[in-house]
Amino acid sequence: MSVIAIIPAAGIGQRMGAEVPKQYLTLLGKSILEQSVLALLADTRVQQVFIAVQPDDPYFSAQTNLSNHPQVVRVPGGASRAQSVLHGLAAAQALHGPDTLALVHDAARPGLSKKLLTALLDQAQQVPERGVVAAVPAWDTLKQTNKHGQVQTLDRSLVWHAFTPQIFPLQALLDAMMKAERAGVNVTDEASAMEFMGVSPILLEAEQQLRKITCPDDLIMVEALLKAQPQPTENGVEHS
Ligand SMILES: Nc1ccn([C@@H]2O[C@H](COP(=O)(O)OP(=O)(O)OP(=O)(O)O)[C@@H](O)[C@H]2O)c(=O)n1
Ligand SMILES: C[C@](O)(CO)[C@H](O)COP(=O)(O)O
Repeated sequence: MSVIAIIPAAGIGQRMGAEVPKQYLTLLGKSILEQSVLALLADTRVQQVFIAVQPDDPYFSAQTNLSNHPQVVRVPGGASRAQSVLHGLAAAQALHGPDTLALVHDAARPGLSKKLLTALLDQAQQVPERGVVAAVPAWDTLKQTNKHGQVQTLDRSLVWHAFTPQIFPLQALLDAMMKAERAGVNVTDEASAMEFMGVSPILLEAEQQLRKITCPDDLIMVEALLKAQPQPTENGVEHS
């Protein structure tokens, strides 16, 4: 199955509190958005990248490595992440056939390694109907509260933090997100829409560097983790 990518990048980064939306902050010499897109294009199976940005976004056109990239398509973002993703899926559906996988990846997660992307795509192409979600297991003890303030401890061996990329068949995902939104489901990730339709995605363990950059501390942590990665040398041999 061919693969396209949807990058929701139409947020304002309120929790980051920066002068510009966080996807345009600089990380290791490039914007966070460019880092995330280039990470996806490292696998040649990704044929096209649909980036959802606010219609009045004044920054994207200056990202010339992206706005001039032959595989990148700009689409209008929406009022929510789910709406931005839906706009991207609809644009992709108009250009790609029914046997297409949609990989959705937050612009705010620049730490996607080629190793993990390869594993995610391999898994998704083996069992496309289930889809695959990058995730990390919960390590802390987790508590759940109810509206009465009662606290319950969860079995953390059964709990994961869902990240992105999340990969599903394009048509099935578009249908699921439209139906879940219409049913009033709080669609905060693509898997929740697919689960609403009865699909149980495969969770694939991801690295901590893939955490979402939400607040200033996240940027410090992700930059430190990426700097600690082995860097390829001229002869291509990696060293730490
Ligand atoms: N209407 C929206 C809101 C968010 N996003 C994107 O969804 C991803 C994850 O969302 P989040 O981390 O919440 O980003 P923001 O909404 O920008 O952050 P905040 O909630 O702090 O404003 C980000 O890449 C963001 O740009 C989007 O495409 N469209
Ligand atoms: C999709 C996601 O990154 C999975 O953890 C997360 O749900 C996005 O949440 P946000 O509030 O839109 O950042």
